[in-house]
Amino acid sequence: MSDTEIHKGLAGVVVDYTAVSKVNPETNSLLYRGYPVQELAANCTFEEVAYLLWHGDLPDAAQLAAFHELERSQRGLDANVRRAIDDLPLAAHPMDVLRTAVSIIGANDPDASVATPESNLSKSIRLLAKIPAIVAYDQRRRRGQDLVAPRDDLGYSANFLNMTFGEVPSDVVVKAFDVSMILYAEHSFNASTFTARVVTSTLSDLYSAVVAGIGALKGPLHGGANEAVMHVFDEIGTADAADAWLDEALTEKRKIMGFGHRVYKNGDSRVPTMKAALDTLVEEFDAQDLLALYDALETAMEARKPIKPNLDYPSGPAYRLIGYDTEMFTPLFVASRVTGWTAHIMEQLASNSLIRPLSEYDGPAERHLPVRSL
Ligand SMILES: CC(=O)SCCNC(=O)CCNC(=O)[C@H](O)C(C)(C)COP(=O)(O)OP(=O)(O)OC[C@H]1O[C@@H](n2cnc3c(N)ncnc32)[C@H](O)[C@@H]1OP(=O)(O)O
Ligand SMILES: O=C([O-])CC(=O)C(=O)O
Repeated sequence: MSDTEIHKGLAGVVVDYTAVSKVNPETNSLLYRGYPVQELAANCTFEEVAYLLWHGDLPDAAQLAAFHELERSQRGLDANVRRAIDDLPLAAHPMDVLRTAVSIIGANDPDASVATPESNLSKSIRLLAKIPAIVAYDQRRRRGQDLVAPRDDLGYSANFLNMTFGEVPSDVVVKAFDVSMILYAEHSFNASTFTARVVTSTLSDLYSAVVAGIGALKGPLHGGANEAVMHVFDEIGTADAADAWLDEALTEKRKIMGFGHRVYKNGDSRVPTMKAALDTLVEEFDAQDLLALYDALETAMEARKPIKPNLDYPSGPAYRLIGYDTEMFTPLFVASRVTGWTAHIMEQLASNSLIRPLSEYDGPAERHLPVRSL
C-alpha cells in the first residue's frame, strides 16, 4: 500500500465553487442564492424558487408572469412519451419510467445538443413543466385510471396534484406539497447533482446529465430513501413496535432509512420546515397514528445513536398522506431537484473543467501472459 491519502466517497473533498446554494452544517442552514430556504418556503411558490435557482434572483411581477406562461404552455405529455410509458410494464419502477420518459423528451428536442445558456434555460423550463405530467400519468395508469390533462389556470403544485388525483385538494395540501418541492429543489454537490455535473463536464447535453442524475437519485442512500422510509413504517406497523423493531434492525447492522447525512451531522436544516408541513397534513387527515409512529421511531433512534432524521424522513409520510403511492415518492423528488440539477449544469458549463479524479491502483502487480505457440 502506498501512503497516498484516499478520500473514499470524496468525503470532505471540496471540488469546485458554486453560487447556487450553501449548505452549512455548523449552523444547520441552507441558502439558495443567499436566501434561507425556510424563508423561501414560507413566502414563495416553487415556481419563484425555480426562477431564483436559474437566474440568481427572485422574479419581479412581470418576470414571474412571463415565466408562468412559459411553464404552463408546456405541461402536456408528448404523444410518443405517452406511448412509451404505456409500453412499459407496470412492474417497472416509476424512477425507471421517468428516466426513460426524460430520455425521450431529450430525443424529441432538435436542439438537444445546443449548449448555449438560453437553450439550456429553455430545456430546463421544459423539463420542469413536463415531469409532473409523466409522474401523475404513471401513478394513474398503475391505478387503472385515465390521464388527466394539465390546466393552465393553476399553479405548479395545484396542477400537479390535479393531474394525479383528478381534483385540486385543499390549500393545506397544496401548500405542504409546494413546501416539499421548495425544500427538495437544491442541495449543493449531493451525489445526483455531482453526477449531472460530471456528465456535463464532458460537454454532453443537458438531457443526458438529467437522466444520469435520475439514476443517481434512485438509490436508497440518496433520494430513494423517501420511499424506503415508508417501507420501514409499513414494516414496523404501529408506534408501540418501534423500539423492538429498531433494536433488531441495528443488531442486523441495517441502515435506518431517513436518518443520517453525509454533510449534516447534527440535523438536516430542512427537517423542521418539512415536519411543520407534515403536521398540517396530520391535522388535515386526522392521521395521529402515523405521527405517533414517526415520533416513536425518531425517539427510539435518538436513544440509541446520535443520528438525526434527514429531509426524507418527514417527506415520506407527507407524500403518503397526500395520497401518492410509495414508489412515486422519489419521482416527486426528481420533479423538484431537476431545478437544482439544471442550475448546476449551467454553472458547470459556464466555467467547465473535465471532472476526472485519480485512483490508487491496488490490483495485481504487473504480470505477463505466457508465450503462446500458435
Ligand atoms: C435527501 C438525501 O439524499 S438525505 C440521505 C438519505 N439517505 C438515507 O436516509 C439512507 C440512510 N442513511 C445513510 O445510509 C447514511 O447516513 C448516509 C449514506 C446518508 C450518509 O452516510 P455517510 O456520511 O457515508 O456516513 P456513514 O455511512 O459512513 O455512517 C457513519 C456511521 O453512522 C452510521 N449510520 C449512518 N447513517 C445511519 C443510519 N441511517 N442508520 C444506522 N446507522 C447509520 C454508520 O453505520 C456508521 O457507523 P460506524 O462508524 O459504526 O460504521
Ligand atoms: O446533500 C446530500 O448529500 C443529500 C441531500 O440531502 C440532498 O441531495 O438533498
